[in-house]
Amino acid sequence: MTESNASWQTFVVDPESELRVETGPKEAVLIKLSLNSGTAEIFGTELAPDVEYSISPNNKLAVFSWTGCTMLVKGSPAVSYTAGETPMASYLNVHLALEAQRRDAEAFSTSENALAGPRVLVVGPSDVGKSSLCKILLNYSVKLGHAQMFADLDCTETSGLSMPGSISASVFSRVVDVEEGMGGTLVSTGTSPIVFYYGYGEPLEKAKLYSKLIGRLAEVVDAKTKSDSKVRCAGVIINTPSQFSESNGYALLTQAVEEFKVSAILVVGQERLYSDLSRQFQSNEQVSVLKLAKSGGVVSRDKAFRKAVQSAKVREYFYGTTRYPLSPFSSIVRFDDLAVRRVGESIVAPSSVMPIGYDRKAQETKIVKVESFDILLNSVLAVTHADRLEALLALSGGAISAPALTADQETSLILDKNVAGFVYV
Ligand SMILES: Nc1ncnc2c1ncn2[C@@H]1O[C@H](COP(=O)(O)OP(=O)(O)OP(=O)(O)O)[C@@H](O)[C@H]1O
Repeated sequence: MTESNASWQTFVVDPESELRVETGPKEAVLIKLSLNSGTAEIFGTELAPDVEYSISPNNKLAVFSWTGCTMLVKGSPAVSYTAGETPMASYLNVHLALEAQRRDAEAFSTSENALAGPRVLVVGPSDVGKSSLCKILLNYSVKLGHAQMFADLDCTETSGLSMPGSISASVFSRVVDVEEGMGGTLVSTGTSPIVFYYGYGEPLEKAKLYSKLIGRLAEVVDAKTKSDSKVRCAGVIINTPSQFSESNGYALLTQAVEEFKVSAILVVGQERLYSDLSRQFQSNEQVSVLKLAKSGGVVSRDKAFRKAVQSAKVREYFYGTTRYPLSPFSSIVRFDDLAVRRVGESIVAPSSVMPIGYDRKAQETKIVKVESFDILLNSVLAVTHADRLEALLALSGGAISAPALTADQETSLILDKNVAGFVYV
């Protein structure tokens, strides 16, 4: 990408207003933003004055100012305009309420009945600004000095912590970098997420497997909050996929509320969901349900756009970003030296031709052996922390008595472990 020779364009942003910028998929020149005067933030990350921020292609963002500012834009973004109507005041109110709970938790952190910080779950339909709200709440918390746990249950996520198709959690002690985003490299984020690999684009595609993995992630998050009082007091912010707001996704939503011990559900941009959830949780005093408006700036992203962003995200995992490039290397390994497994059915056939009593749902969490190398070409594989030898030793009490793990033992071992990273074949 080349630097633009164009001169800087000036935008005056009034107090409590924002400058919305969208970059297209094939920007030939780099779009840059710079704060000329006043104060401004991008999804809660404050901008430093006179620093040039590069905006990647396929990006949609808002530069919000509480007190007013002058912004400079270089290049020709697909869309750029200022808007005065934003829900930021209500988002700030939510942050202040959460902060009061964090302070209470800190005040009683050493007592016998130590309080936990707020555990907030953000739900809503597609493209209402759930991820952006999570980022704002996360950044505001970190700015006040908290070590903020963030869990991302959105496996479709294109701006999440790890590879699309995974669910993850991480403790943030730095604000999200404007250029790198949530999933920036370890250098920019200073945090390494714990990742469970689901491998499908939608939670309902293999709901049983997805449900198992969110249960495991909740256990890990719980263990971390128990072992670190700073993390416990800050609480947890949880982003969810849009499918949670559909009627067939309610079971997963309810499971997440229970397993993550959620204390507040923030419903963004859908009255009906708010009313359904208020009714469902009205007898549960531990959970409060709040509704928040969708920002007029949130942009709908079509399938093609999401696909392009997902591909860019996979590429970014291996090659890094412009500021922190990575140098991936390739190695040749014998297929026989690897244990490659996939989740789900080994044969894809209609239920009508399967034996009587065959339970397709039960197969959703079954790990099957990949016998042929050919189907792996051009695919991304997750490298699991599951250690078969260690598991065999543990099962047999120190001396290996069986030649290998059974399929069921291997399945529970793999689903129990997070992933170490990813490789591209
Ligand atoms: N105020 C705003 N102005 C301009 N763009 C915005 C604004 N708020 C969010 N966006 C952009 O709109 C897009 C959708 O927002 P976001 O990802 O937060 O929605 P979502 O509800 O999490 O979507 P999904 O359901 O697909 O996960 C993103 O590209 C985001 O950067």
